[in-house]
Amino acid sequence: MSRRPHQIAILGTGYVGLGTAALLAHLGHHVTGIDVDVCKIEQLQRAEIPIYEPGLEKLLLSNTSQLTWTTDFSAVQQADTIFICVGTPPSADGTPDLQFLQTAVASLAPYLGRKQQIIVNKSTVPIGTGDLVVRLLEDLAPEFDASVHYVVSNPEFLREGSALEDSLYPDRIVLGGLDTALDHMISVYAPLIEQSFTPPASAPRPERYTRPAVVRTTLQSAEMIKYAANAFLALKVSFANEIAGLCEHVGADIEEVTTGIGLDSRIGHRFLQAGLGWGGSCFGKDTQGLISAGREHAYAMPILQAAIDVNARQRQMVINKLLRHLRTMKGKRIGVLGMAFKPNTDDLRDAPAYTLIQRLAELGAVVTAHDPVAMARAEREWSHLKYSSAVNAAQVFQRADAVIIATEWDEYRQLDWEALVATMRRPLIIDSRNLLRHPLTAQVEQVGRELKGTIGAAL
Ligand SMILES: NC(=O)C1=CN([C@@H]2O[C@H](COP(=O)(O)OP(=O)(O)OC[C@H]3O[C@@H](n4cnc5c(N)ncnc54)[C@H](O)[C@@H]3O)[C@@H](O)[C@H]2O)C=CC1
Ligand SMILES: O=C(O)[C@H]1O[C@H](OP(=O)(O)OP(=O)(O)OC[C@H]2O[C@@H](n3ccc(=O)[nH]c3=O)[C@H](O)[C@@H]2O)[C@H](O)[C@@H](O)[C@@H]1O
Repeated sequence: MSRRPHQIAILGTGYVGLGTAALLAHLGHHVTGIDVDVCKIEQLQRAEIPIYEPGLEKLLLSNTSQLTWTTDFSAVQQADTIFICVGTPPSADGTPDLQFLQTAVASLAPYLGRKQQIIVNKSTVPIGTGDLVVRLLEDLAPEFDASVHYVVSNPEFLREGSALEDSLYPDRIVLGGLDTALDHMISVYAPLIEQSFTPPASAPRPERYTRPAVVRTTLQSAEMIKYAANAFLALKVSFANEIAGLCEHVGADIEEVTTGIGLDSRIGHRFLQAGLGWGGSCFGKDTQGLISAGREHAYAMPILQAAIDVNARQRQMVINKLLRHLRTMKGKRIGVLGMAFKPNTDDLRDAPAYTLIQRLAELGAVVTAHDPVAMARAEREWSHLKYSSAVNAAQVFQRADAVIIATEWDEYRQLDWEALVATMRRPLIIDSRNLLRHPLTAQVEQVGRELKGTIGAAL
């Protein structure tokens, strides 16, 4: 496989753009990150990383000679591979909003030259968007030539919180488009496919890892693979949550049940963690996106709709449990532990904690919330919500009528739970992530299970 370093331009420096930049720079390519957000680019130029993602800063800083940050789209001229990594948020009706993607294409179009350049779509986009990008380039790029300019779909599968490991050691690399363009992409990813790069200290190679599978397919199938993968994972979590709800009625333990079913290699253990349900910028958006694609073709997708409904019910379930114990929320002091949509990220998009805080405030509760990394961001992005930020996790418990565990941050496992419960007005814990391992001298509600063990034992 060819070993030449490529000249890469990345449009959009969010979670995916930065993850891709870090990966490709580490593989030895020259990467220019381009964004319309001037503040973000200035931060990156000062070597400040605008998001919280474990290991990302170290990896980017260890490859600074390979990386340039700019708001100037003319940098596209030098690139042989141009990645589009802009956001595709849902519109009000659930269809993905392509305005950022269309603007990005319009901004790069004047700088396409006469040499071979591959335009790679990494954003999650509706099936058919690859063809739309070709049409946009035909209209907007003066030098567009279908024999040298190719559009490729290369969906991203990284998870926030483990972006580096997911990028450096992926299960598969999906490439959709014409053969010439896919051969080019394989030369971009050659060190990753062969696993011939030096593992960075910030994300060491997992003990058991085999090389990624390379899936060569059409634009449409690659676009569909991305949606179908996210939808299936969301479905798996909702399935575990639906079974968990029934476990509570019949006295079964969801963790033992998921262990039992996960041992069947056809099912597997991952993404069966019952709890508060999924949040984040993608599962909700992409399940809705598929449903709206179906709607365009008068094709119903009842399984996906059910997964969404079960997920919404999980958030309400927490409120119901609180009301069962406290009867009313009016004037009740409620602590919320965890605000980010999952641990190890500061991302608050579609975070279940948001729905909880909003609902609790509507019902008249006085809410105090804590998160190890997302609190400052929440003060900016959730300024319209009625709650106060805690100075530390312990403050959430003080004189509280109940504490909800909304995000299973590891540091919450290390708390001195018995001592903290003793500071509450009423010892009620709604452990909606099944984080606690042993009972406390408190009423503890988990999802689909009852705590077994010795009161006061270590977690
Ligand atoms: N966040 C995640 O974990 C994953 C996201 N995805 C998909 O990747 C895409 C990007 O997601 P995120 O990185 O989370 O988005 P993000 O919202 O964190 O970042 C998007 C970036 O694009 C920039 N941008 C907007 N318009 C632009 C333009 N015209 N030119 C250049 N930059 C522009 C924004 O300023 C922002 O910095 C979405 O389609 C998402 O569904 C896919 C896999 C994982
Ligand atoms: O397209 C995307 O953006 C990404 O969406 C998810 O990644 P992410 O949303 O970052 O995080 P996940 O680890 O998948 O968690 C999503 C949500 O599901 C919840 N979850 C996950 C797993 C589980 O067993 N139970 C559960 O409730 C998490 O708490 C979180 O709220 C997918 O896992 C990635 O492969 C994909 O690239």
